[in-house]
Amino acid sequence: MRVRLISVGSKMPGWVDEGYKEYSRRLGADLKLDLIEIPLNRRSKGADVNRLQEKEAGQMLAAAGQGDWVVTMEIKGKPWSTEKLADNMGGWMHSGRNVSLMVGGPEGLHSSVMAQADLRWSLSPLTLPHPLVRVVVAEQVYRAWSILKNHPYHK
Ligand SMILES: C[S@@+](CC[C@H](N)C(=O)[O-])C[C@H]1O[C@@H](n2cnc3c(N)ncnc32)[C@H](O)[C@@H]1O
Repeated sequence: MRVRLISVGSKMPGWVDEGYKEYSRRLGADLKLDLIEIPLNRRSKGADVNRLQEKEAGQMLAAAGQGDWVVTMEIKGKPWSTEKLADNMGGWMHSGRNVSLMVGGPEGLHSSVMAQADLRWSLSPLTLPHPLVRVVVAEQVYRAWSILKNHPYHK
């Protein structure tokens, strides 16, 4: 199965890139986690932020695979345990469909992306910075995969 992590923002600090790579590279051949970065347009003074967000949202939706499960990362989404994530992941694998996980930029996800959500996943009630979200998601995807594989990483 392929999981696309479609995330607004690029040119991350080294610790973000390293953290993401650390977990994504541990996954086995049956689960490929691909990061797709959507460049954040500059929010200069007087910019029409809604229009910029709309443009980024269009790029996010275009990056999702046809027929993918669309999972939006939302503070007000459903708070899944890692076991619940593993359960969902097992279901997605059985369905034969790939997954697109959507992470918004500084203002959050545009309504056009939220409208496409099959599921909404909350990591916590805290507002996390979007660079950190991709690292936590990669670690949780790896942890959930290790549950499905009976790998000792998840204790
Ligand atoms: C800095 S946050 C955006 C904050 C924005 N004010 C909002 O309410 O969504 C950037 C993105 O990170 C993701 N994110 C941040 N905290 C999260 C959390 N606790 N659970 C899930 N996703 C989160 C969401 O996709 C969000 O659009």
